[in-house]
Order: sequence, then structure tokens, then C-alpha cells
Amino acid sequence: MRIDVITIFPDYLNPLREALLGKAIERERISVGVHDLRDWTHDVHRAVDDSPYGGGPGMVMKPDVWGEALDEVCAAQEVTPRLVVPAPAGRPFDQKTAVRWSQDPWLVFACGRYEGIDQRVIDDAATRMPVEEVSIGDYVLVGGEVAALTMIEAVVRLLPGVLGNPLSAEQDSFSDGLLEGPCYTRPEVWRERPVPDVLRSGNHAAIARWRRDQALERTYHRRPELLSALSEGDLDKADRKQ
Ligand SMILES: COC(=O)c1ccnc(N)c1
Repeated sequence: MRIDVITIFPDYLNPLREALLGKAIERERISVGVHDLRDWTHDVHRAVDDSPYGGGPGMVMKPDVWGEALDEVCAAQEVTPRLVVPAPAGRPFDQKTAVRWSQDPWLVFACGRYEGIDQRVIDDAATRMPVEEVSIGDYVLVGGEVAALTMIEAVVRLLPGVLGNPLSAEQDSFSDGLLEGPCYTRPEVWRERPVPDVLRSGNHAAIARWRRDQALERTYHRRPELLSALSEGDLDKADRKQ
């Protein structure tokens, strides 16, 4: 997978070079390009924003600068990129989106700041490639870079050979529509709190049932709406997976 990020703060994307993601780059599971939007400015001030038409607070990112940047970064290759625009007004990003995008050969993230990017940039790009405006939650950030990092990590961890144990991705929260239950490791008793007996019983069927029940209970208390979204068939699938 090829990933490109366009931003006015390239250093914000340095975490991509660390740990799991850094290893994915070293192992050539992904190639990452980070591009400074100001490279496509032509004025002495390297301006990337301007006042909003219609008035209102803040500034809007300029279409001409973004247009040139996307033309160059997304220049036609044998494959077409998916353009992702992190935005508070975007569709919610979730595990299903991460799984879907993990099948893509090329993702380009356009990180906006200020009040956002001139809408015509998105409308123009959509004539040449799939474009998705996506939110990582119901809150506003200063820029799209942190959201891009979040989404890139959620996607890249699903790629073959990135996680040490591929089962991790299959069994983590949301993979079967439920939240993951509690986990434990040594010591057996810590500050007078023992590990649940069932986990030390060696009875794999009982352990699987206990884990599923814990996942159902946690989902019921913390995210009941996820349960109502699950069909009977999904719940049976969750049952079989445990
Ligand atoms: C500037 O971008 C944001 O504020 C943003 C992006 C993605 N998700 C959000 N919840 C906010």
C-alpha cells in the first residue's frame, strides 16, 4: 500500500516512522510520502489560506494551492488513489472503514487546518478519484494530521505481515461487532486481586464462553447501540469466533 499525506506541518507525521508503522515501511509493506502543502504556493508569503466568502470567523484553505498539490501527488498512475479528507463534518470512521481501506493500493490524506479546505477542491478531485470526508469522532481538532495518523494506524495494522500475530486484528474490539473484554497477565494475584479462575482452568470452551460473555456485558454497558446494530446472525458469528 502507498500512503501520501499532504499537510502544512510535515513533522506532525513523524510518528509514522516509529514502531509498528516504521517497521511496516522498513519491510516495504507500505510506502509513505509526506508532502508540505506550501511547496505548491507561489507567493513570497507562501499563503495557503484566505478569508471566507460570506464572512465568519477563521480562514479557509485556498483551492488553487490544494488543486496543484493534489494534481501532482495524485498524478495518474496505473492505480487511482482514494482521497481521504479528515474533517469534523465527515462520515464516522470505524473498523469497517479501516478494513475496507486496507484493501486499497493507495490512500492520499489531505490534512486541512483553519476552517477547512475550499469545497471546490473536494468537488474537483471527486471527478477523478473516490473522495471521502471522514471524522474520527464528535469533536473538533486544530488540524487533520492527528486524525490522519489515527486512521493510517487503524488501516496499516490490518495489512498482512504488519502485526506480529494476525489473530490480534481478527480478535480485537469491533472485529465481531462487540467490544473486547478484559485481559490479564502474570502475576496470578496482584494487590490481592486474582486473575479470574476460568482463565487458568485450561478449559478452552469455558474460556471462550467467558470471554464472549464479558464482551457482551461490556458492550451492553458501554456501547448498547452496537448490540442493536448486530443481527442474530452476527451474534452467532461472535459466538463461533470465541
Ligand atoms: C481539522 O480536522 C478536524 O478537526 C477533525 C478531523 C477528523 N475528525 C475530527 N473529529 C476532527
